[in-house]
Amino acid sequence: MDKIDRVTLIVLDSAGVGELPDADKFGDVGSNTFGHIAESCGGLNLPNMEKLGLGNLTNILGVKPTTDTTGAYGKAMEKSKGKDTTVGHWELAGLVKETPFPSYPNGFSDKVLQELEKRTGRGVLCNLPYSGTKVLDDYGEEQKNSGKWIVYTSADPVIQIAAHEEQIPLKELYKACEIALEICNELSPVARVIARPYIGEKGNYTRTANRHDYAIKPDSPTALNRIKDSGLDVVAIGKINDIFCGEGITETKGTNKSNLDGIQKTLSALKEDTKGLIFTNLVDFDMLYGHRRDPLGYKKALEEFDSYIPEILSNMGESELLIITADHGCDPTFAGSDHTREYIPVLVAGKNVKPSNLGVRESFTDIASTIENLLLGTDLDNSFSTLI
Ligand SMILES: O=P(O)(O)O[C@H]1O[C@H](CO)[C@@H](O)[C@H]1O
Ligand SMILES: [Mn+2]
Ligand SMILES: [Mn+2]
Repeated sequence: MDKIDRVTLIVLDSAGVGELPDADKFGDVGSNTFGHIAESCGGLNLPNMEKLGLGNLTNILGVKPTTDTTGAYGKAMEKSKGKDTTVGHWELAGLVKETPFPSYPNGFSDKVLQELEKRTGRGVLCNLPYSGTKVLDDYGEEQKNSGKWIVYTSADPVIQIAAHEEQIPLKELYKACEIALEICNELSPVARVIARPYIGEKGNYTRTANRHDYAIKPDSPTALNRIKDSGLDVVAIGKINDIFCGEGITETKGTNKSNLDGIQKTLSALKEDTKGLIFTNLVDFDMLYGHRRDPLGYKKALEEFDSYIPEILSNMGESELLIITADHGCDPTFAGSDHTREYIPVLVAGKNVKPSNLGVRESFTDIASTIENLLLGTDLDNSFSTLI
């Protein structure tokens, strides 16, 4: 495979393309994020992803299948035993998580809560799996009046701490999250602690953009470390730096205020003179629409992203390529508010990319192998050999 100067990898967080063969083990039989959004909203208008072959991956109303693509297309299975953001991104970077992180369907143990109370000086409310907006409806008022923490989790291996910004200073919330990570590392492993500040009044509590994620380091070095160690750039946009705990990243552009902000940061990063990887996560798909079970919002966000693809491509030189993918599903028409175990799309575009069918890949790690081969000239198995 010829070497490439720079790859831009964009993760549409939660944009799955249909249930995986083992979806039954996750309670996700019948899920299909792209397919069901299209069905429930009367079709999707995604002309640019259609040209790249999106319509070949699953049945998406409004997105036609075509053999006449301008890029290479395929879909990939998740090998890791999980369906959360952390393991999804680690696998995209070449690391399969064989032992799943535990989840906490009954909340955290008394010991964890006692430690948290002792070390932060504040009590705890809730301690259950919850949707992050519903938890504010049910516990926001009590939190604001009592000054206790709202602690909650989900199907993901996360501990989330919510506090009213005017009740508890952000600095104190962030410190409590650092303490929670230490406690969990000792007593109840999680992939992430998430600070969830909110504002507003009873019946009207809303989360702010001051969310902050505290992740654990990947279990072992990933493709990002190898790219960085070879002297190339690894530019992180959005949650990427947090997800990898800074490991293998040479520069972070910070978290995104919105998907559009993430797209604009990506466009600016493309204009800079770097070589290596630009790695972007667009989280609104998941956070604002997937978990909130809002197919129409999800549709609009997908259409917005699609409309920027030509501009993204026009900022790429001869020796660059774009990979559009996801980290798991979060079907907004599905029961509950959790992620769904799905295939992820793999759409590759660039001046040198040969239109081809990449088929069904057995692991997200094929993306990492391909990127390493393209950037470092290594010869890893399972890369997309027909790409350029
Ligand atoms: O419902 P909210 O708080 O948005 O939670 C979602 O965000 C967290 C991180 O992905 C997970 O817990 C997920 O369920
Ligand atoms: Mn995710
Ligand atoms: Mn999520």
